[in-house]
Amino acid sequence: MARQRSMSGTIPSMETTHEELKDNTIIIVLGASGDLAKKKTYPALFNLFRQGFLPRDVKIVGYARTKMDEAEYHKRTTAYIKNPDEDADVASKIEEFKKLTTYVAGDYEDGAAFNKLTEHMEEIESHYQHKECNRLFYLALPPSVFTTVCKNLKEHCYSSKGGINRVIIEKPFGKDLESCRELLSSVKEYWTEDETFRIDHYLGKEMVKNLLVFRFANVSIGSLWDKNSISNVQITFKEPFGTEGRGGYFDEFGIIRDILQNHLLQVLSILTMERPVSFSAEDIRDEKVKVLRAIPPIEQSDTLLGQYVAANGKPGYLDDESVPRNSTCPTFAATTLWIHNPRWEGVPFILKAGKALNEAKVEVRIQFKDVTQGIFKDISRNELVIRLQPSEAIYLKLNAKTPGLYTRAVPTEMDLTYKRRFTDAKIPEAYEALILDALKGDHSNFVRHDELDVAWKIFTPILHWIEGQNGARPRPVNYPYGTRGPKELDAFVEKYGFRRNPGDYVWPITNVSNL
Ligand SMILES: NC(=O)C1=CN([C@@H]2O[C@H](COP(=O)(O)OP(=O)(O)OC[C@H]3O[C@@H](n4cnc5c(N)ncnc54)[C@H](OP(=O)(O)O)[C@@H]3O)[C@@H](O)[C@H]2O)C=CC1
Ligand SMILES: O=C1O[C@H](COP(=O)(O)O)[C@@H](O)[C@H](O)[C@H]1O
Repeated sequence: MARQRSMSGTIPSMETTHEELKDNTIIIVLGASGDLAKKKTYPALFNLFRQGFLPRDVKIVGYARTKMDEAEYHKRTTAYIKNPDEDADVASKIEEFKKLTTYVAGDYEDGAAFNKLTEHMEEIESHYQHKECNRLFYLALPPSVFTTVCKNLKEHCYSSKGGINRVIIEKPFGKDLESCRELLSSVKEYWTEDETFRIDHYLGKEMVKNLLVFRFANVSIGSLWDKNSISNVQITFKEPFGTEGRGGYFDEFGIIRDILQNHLLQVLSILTMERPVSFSAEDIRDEKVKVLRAIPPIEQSDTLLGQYVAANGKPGYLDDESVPRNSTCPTFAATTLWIHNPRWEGVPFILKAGKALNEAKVEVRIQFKDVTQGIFKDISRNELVIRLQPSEAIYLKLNAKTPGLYTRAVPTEMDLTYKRRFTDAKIPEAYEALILDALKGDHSNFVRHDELDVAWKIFTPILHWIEGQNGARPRPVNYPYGTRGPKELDAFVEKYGFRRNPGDYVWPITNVSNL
């Protein structure tokens, strides 16, 4: 890498035991014509390049079925780079970036096409200084071709001249426990666990990465982190748009597979795991697996399913032409998980996610228990909110004495809003952080095979019930596009002890005269 950063408050064991891909490296993006590549992979590669984090003489090769010339390829791969016109530096870096990237068109099934890709890579590598050339394959592809592509890459494109080969794959990793196991074992026939980097992009988000430091570098937080202090936890994902244009894909998966079983469960595992022995990838992932194994499969009675309907001039889920007319696919789900271990016994963890809701928000809301009755009546509960996006923040809602000649409490907060506290920090996109980790060989923020196994064990029974494998499919309740979700949601969270605090909390400024 061209640039190294020093850290204060260093976390010594965070460095990886794997080799970092420095020089003589090609990054190959398979599915280069697709949405993920265009919107996430290439912009992330560009930002890494711009900041000097890519290997010095890196080249990027796109591969997909679509036939396109270089101009079209470059247009697509740079279309989502932010602020190209406002910033001369960005514009000139885009031109440099284009020079690094080339494209090969080819099928995913056809060995001969992969040989063509290899010839292209060998031509690039012939200009490298060393014989040992590294290849990082990024599969921005639908799961239907994962296995074939992994096989073809191993058989036709694997660098066998002493360089390092790695493959990055994207969710979905199967549709249930059985299909996940099949997928993992077929990929394993060709790629070792060490070579495989399974992305859950939530693990690359700044606030998710911060959870380890926030929890384990603060004695004050650590001592509150259990069933003695915490009443309930909600992990919430809200998107203000529907499946627009993705209905066909979404209907096969539903919101639980799309968000809860991977992204929100990853957040839950880091939030609840015990302190790892070190920050090494295996120590962290061992602790995540351990806590997930203490969670039994979700009960039907701990589930609320919803589907959005047309409202406010916006179409309903079933109005999408790619969605079957009578689909019962949930676009909203709230599920409550229980962790049977001494730290968490009895604390409900509510994972909730929905499309076409009233706002964009991903947050963890930890609600603490009531203070002992006696001197206070109807006092707000403390809440610790970790907002993953938008506008990263951690705030702790506390009671304070109302300033002045009163002795009464007022709800207020201690507020760590990132953009106010770290005014010059650029928060990296999740994909930037993860691609860099894969180049470094650091598996900490990638999903290990046994994490997937336990994750699917928790969700598979409820998914099979939703899909009618044991009887009639449950019908999700309707909610209007642009609202907070099903009207049953408030009663659902209250059932698990969540108490909405009285409405006298005012943010960001409280006028005492109004109290
Ligand atoms: N650093 C910062 O940026 C800070 C910002 N704030 C802001 O202060 C405001 C209040 O904060 P906070 O209490 O955390 O957040 P909210 O008031 O938005 O939400 C609190 C809880 O109540 C639920 N809720 C929201 N609206 C309703 C409703 N109409 N009926 C029933 N339940 C509801 C929410 O659920 P659900 O999400 O599912 O709708 C959530 O669980 C927010 O706008 C917040 O962004 C506060 C402190 C710091
Ligand atoms: O994996 C997915 O995540 C996105 C949301 O990602 P975010 O980083 O914007 O929060 C979601 O829209 C998509 O449906 C899902 O497949």
